Amino acid sequence: MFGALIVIEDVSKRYPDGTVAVDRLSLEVPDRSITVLVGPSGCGKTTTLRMINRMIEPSSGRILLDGADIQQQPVNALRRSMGYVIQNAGLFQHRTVIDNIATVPRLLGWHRQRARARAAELMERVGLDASMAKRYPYQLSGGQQQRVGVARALAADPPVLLMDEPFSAVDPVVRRGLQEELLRIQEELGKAILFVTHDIDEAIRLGDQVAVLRTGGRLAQFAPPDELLSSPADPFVADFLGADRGIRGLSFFTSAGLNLDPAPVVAVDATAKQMAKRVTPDVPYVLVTDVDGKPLGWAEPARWAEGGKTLTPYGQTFEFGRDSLRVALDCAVLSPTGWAVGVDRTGSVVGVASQESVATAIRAAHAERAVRARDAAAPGTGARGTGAPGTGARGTGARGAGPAGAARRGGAGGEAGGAPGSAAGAGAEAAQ
Ligand SMILES: Nc1ncnc2c1ncn2[C@@H]1O[C@H](COP(=O)(O)OP(=O)(O)OP(=O)(O)O)[C@@H](O)[C@H]1O
Repeated sequence: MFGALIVIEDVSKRYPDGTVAVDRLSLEVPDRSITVLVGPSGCGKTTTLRMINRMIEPSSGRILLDGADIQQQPVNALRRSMGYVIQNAGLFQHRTVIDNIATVPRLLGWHRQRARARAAELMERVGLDASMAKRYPYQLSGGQQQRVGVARALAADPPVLLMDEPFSAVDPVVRRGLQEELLRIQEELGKAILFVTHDIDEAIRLGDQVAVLRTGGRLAQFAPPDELLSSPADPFVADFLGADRGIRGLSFFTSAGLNLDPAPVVAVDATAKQMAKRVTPDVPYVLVTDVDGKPLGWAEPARWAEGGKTLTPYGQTFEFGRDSLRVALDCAVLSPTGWAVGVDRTGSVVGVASQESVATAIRAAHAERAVRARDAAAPGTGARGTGAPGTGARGTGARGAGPAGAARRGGAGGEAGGAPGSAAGAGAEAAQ
């Protein structure tokens, strides 16, 4: 974990009418990571965010930016060191996209040409086509406006990005795309991002660490998302996380721990006899691949031998070692045979995993995490420094394998779901 760029120290906010919006909040926002503030409506998320760029002043406590009290810093300079993205983007309606994005560089005195060049570069970075540069905000979709909002916030390359429900006003599919884009941008730019949302799924997908606030602006729990899911601090947090947190927590375990069985996998040019050798009384199916090892579908060797060369579609596959155990479990549950098909990066079959073997891998992953947590809690082992329980999982690429991996699958549903189906269909035809 990187050092804290923003430190919130015992901060409270009481509004003039007596409302306590934030109550003795202490939090650290590390550099190069996404910290999410999540909680029910009115729990003080926006107030907290706005105290960081001094749009709201705390009643007590202090906030440090890179070790210096923000109260001692000129407010304009402070705000320019922090990109700020809000719901509905808050774009200047009378300015074109390119001029919206160039706003802060222009305020900083950049020459118009340089500011526009920077804006064009950012349009590309956030996935906006260059042809949109001259459009006005009303000529963009909600999702495109949010992308402009993110590009505008990044224009002067601030070390900090404050994001207040930036994706709340768009539909779930567009929202998913924007989340993916943010993770990608963060991987490239490595900002300290403080992200406010009331959506726990968004918090878990995006956060390196998540602060759950309860009404009255009190911190209920501050932990990496996998730790939150596996060990909620109290019934309020557990309730806020929702009923299926166990399943969602599997997104943080890589499928690399699965014991894949290569035995029931045969090439399409195998003889019926060779096929028959691969089946067991428990598993009467084999997975037939093309000569390059790409899956075609499931076959029953007994029927195959009788000339009934039909293939059952194999459905979804998971990328072994990259996708999470949650994706592998989903593949096994949805598979007509109950076996999940594991493939490598090129889509060639590595092996298959039964529902039971996924369950075994889940048990092993939980046990391993318990050991890591115990080691981390034991003083003097040195494990604490590695942040073992939560960051360990992240460090092993669990984001790639986990929430992002799952998102990749969800987001590219047409691709992931469609291609295998059609390949299986084509295979079934070819094998007739
Ligand atoms: N200017 C104000 N004067 C008085 N009370 C305020 C003011 N602004 C916010 N509040 C109150 O402070 C509390 C926290 O508000 P805040 O907007 O920070 O919550 P939030 O968690 O961001 O909510 P939401 O998810 O609904 O946006 C709420 O009870 C709100 O009504």
